[in-house]
Amino acid sequence: MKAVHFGAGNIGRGFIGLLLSRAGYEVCFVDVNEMLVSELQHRGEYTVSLASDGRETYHVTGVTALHGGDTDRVAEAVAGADLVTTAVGVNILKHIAEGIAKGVKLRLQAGGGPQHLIACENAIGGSAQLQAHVFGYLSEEEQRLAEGRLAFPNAAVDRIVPLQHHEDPLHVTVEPFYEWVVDRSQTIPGLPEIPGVHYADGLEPYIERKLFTVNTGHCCAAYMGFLHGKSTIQESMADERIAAEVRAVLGETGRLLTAKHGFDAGEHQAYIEKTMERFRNPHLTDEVARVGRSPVRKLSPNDRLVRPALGLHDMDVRPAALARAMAAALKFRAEDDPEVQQIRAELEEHGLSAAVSRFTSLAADHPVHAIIVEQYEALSRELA
Ligand SMILES: NC(=O)c1ccc[n+]([C@@H]2O[C@H](COP(=O)([O-])OP(=O)(O)OC[C@H]3O[C@@H](n4cnc5c(N)ncnc54)[C@H](O)[C@@H]3O)[C@@H](O)[C@H]2O)c1
Ligand SMILES: O=P(O)(O)OC[C@@H](O)[C@@H](O)[C@H](O)[C@H](O)CO
Repeated sequence: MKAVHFGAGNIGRGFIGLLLSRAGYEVCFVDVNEMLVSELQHRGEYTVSLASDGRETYHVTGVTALHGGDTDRVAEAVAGADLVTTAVGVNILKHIAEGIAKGVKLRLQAGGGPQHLIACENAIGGSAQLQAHVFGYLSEEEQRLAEGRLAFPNAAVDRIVPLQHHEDPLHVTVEPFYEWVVDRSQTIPGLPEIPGVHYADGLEPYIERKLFTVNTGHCCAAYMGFLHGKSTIQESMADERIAAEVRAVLGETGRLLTAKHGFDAGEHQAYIEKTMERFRNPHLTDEVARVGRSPVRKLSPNDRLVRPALGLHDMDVRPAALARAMAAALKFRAEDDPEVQQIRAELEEHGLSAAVSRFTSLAADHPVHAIIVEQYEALSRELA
């Protein structure tokens, strides 16, 4: 069995590549980082260790890599793969779609068997987005041929993998916890079950629970942590004021998730507690800059802050803690993050109300817009 995985970064090596390799796939990574590609090509293996007392280590062997710019070889690899996965960042999917489409065309022409393509990104409908980008490069005839032969099941992936600072550039330290859920109803016959993956009929409860708990809480810890001078999530969570902010947003999203998906309140509370413990993992050093990265994406209407806030608003619940986290996102600063610079420029040139509208897509007369502005002003007073 062959798999091509786009993105040999932290989650690519530390989670997806590890599980696929253990499931018996020959994994070929595709990346644009020349050093990673060349190390993977020359060594064909790497190690993953768990951030826990035991520090268990896994050796991942039999892997290789291609540079994303080597489009012919990437297309050939995609054409020969039973499974194509991605962990590049949801906004990068459009850039890898053409290469994937080239491979898909070759496979369709050759009458190849069923192929699954799974985006393992933090986004709702990640694989559907990948499909839309890939289909943009296929003719109507090719799209018809693809029916029943290509599937893009949506997925939710959860494992905290911080930025790595090892001497060995391929080594990756990951938290012990992991969850990978694939929408079984969107698969076609021919996908061997991957040990460690949970298959569910309908992904929405899983992706919303993950994104609106782990990722909402995480970015709240990062943005509030930044405003209080913290540089890691572990330092942020050790500050009771910040832990209380995280608990408040997770109380709000929990209210939405239990009402919308019928989760048992006690079980959901246990999920929240476990998530907060994961953030505190003393064996990890997870930088606020990584967790808060790309605030424009995180403030977008279908992501971890605005979407649950609008869900609560529809239930006549005021999303004050979520609006406060959004206000903190607008105040987040990180030198080398272009999305931070975009927010700063919008605030300077057009002011707060315009920035809120632009990044959240909420009109100035939307009630949630007013709560964000109110929370921004409250935060400014508190921090003065
Ligand atoms: N790190 C985590 O804790 C975690 C957990 C769950 C999900 N995710 C999601 O996984 C995705 C990747 O996150 P990450 O933390 O591994 O990031 P990362 O930056 O460590 O890895 C991304 C990799 O993609 C590569 N890349 C960028 N453009 C590319 C292109 N055009 N073609 C091929 N490769 C390209 C980069 O060089 C990098 O190696 C994101 O969507 C993230 O939200 C991350
Ligand atoms: O990857 P992002 O930028 O969407 O979010 C940052 C972190 O919250 C995220 O990477 C988590 O560590 C991960 O989603 C845990 O499963």
